[in-house]
Amino acid sequence: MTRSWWGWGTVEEAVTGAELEALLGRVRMLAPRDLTGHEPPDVSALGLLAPRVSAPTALADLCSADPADRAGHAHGKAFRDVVRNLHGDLRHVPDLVARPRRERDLVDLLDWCARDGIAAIPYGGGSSVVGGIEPRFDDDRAAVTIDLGRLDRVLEIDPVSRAARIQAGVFGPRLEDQLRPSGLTLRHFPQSFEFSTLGGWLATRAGGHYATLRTHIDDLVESMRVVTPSGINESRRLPGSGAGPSPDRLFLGSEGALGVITEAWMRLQERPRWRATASVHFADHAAAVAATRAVAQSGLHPANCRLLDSAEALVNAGVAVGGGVLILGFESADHPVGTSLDRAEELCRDHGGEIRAGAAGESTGDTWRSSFLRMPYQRDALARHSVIAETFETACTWDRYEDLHHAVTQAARVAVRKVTGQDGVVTCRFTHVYPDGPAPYFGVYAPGRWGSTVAQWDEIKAAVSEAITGNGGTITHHHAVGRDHRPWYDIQRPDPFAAALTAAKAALDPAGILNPGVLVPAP
Ligand SMILES: Cc1cc2nc3c(=O)[nH]c(=O)nc-3n(C[C@H](O)[C@H](O)[C@H](O)COP(=O)(O)OP(=O)(O)OC[C@H]3O[C@@H](n4cnc5c(N)ncnc54)[C@H](O)[C@@H]3O)c2cc1C
Repeated sequence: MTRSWWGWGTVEEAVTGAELEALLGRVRMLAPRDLTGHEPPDVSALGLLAPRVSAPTALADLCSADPADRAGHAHGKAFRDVVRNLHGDLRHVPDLVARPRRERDLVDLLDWCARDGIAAIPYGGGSSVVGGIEPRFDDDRAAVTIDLGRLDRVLEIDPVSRAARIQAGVFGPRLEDQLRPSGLTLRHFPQSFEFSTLGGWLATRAGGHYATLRTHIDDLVESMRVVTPSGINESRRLPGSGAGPSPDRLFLGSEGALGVITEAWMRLQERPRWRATASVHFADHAAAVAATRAVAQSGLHPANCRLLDSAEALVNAGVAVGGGVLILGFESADHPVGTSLDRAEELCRDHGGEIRAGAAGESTGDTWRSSFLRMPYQRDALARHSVIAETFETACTWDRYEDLHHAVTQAARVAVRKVTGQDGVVTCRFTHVYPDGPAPYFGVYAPGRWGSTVAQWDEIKAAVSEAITGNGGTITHHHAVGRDHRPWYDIQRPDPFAAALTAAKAALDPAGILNPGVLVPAP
């Protein structure tokens, strides 16, 4: 398999043939426009500027100046990244890509960067969708991207406490492969699982597949080891601790701006043996939301509790339903879960839900699940045909959900019409639900204009970001802040906390080399 330099995943998995025809057929029905396909440029013909720095001799064999390597590490994997790659628009490319083999190499690389004023960008899988790994700064300093892919081993397993010491550069599948012989699993499955790393999950506070309880990677961390320019910070392995503010909390979500995570002790569990799933169809969206809230507040804690609105159900699961579909799933390694599902179904029936258990019910969930894994590939195919296809996400309390949903949907629709002159499709699903509120995740599909889709998307994104933060939502529930969410993060974040974070940055990274411009202004 060959990793795509410009888009998601592997070249071999790209959307072609009948799948592409079917996809474009659906878009044509939505709004006819020019759907000419555009080929990605040849990476060797991009004409990148030569690196502005060269590594000291002692570090030279860790560093690559290969143009394809540099281009492949320039952008994350958001729609705007993919489109810019398709246009060969690579203005901010790392000068070098460094691959430390051990922690000592990393310390030496950071020392060199601090000495020479070079930006150091920690890099896991590069699946950031918020400009988190792009060397885009206010000044024109040189940048070295530090790819942690060689630190990819499970170093130790403690079967008694059920935890493992794991290196940060390991990708999801290789991590699970190494745990499998022990019968244990981390069970953290973001949609990007295949092409993202443990370090990236920790640094962005990623959201996994659990819809309730352990939604974020935070809940699975026992302790972390972080290399900072001011020294190594390692927290103690503890099941819980009330000893002051948590050191791990400082580095969870630090997005490579405070230090480089090299290892973490992660909490594991046995693989589930009992599962029960169902799909519930609703004629009315408000009733579907009320049922989802009832389940979220019931204490049943389903592993899956994903409400698809009618547009999402139609676009991504092929189901025509008036109010939405709730996909429910329970799992346990210890006990049967049928009674939990029975009770959740009862709550849904109380709100007018119609249970589609068994073959029919499972097929809605199954269709949606396989579509879920194809979505990023299909997004790239649409991008090549000038279709705007992107997502954004948030969380809010239940009392504000209706207003937020209305405001955000309206803002997206108005912005789409303004920038494309046509109507698009706006979909919504809940990725996670809490007793006090949901995490709504929106999709926008609209016919764009080749050469303008990034500018068109940026205008839509600005409009929806205003609507989100203006209606009680967070600028991100699990996609992190990066460079693209900074304007709204700065508004959302309390001023004293911003001052404390800036002070922490100055203490840990006095030369201001780590991922400048992410989370706090570059010094
Ligand atoms: C198709 C698709 C689906 C996605 N699905 C999900 C999802 O379901 N849930 C979710 O939460 N996110 C999702 N994302 C976003 C992205 O996958 C996450 O943010 C992920 O956690 C990033 O991991 P990574 O290894 O790719 O990190 P990168 O993209 O390489 O880096 C992300 C940030 O973390 C920093 N960083 C990386 N490694 C380290 C380290 N070892 N130490 C310090 N800082 C580091 C980087 O500097 C950067 O700021 C998705 C993205 C795409 C493109």
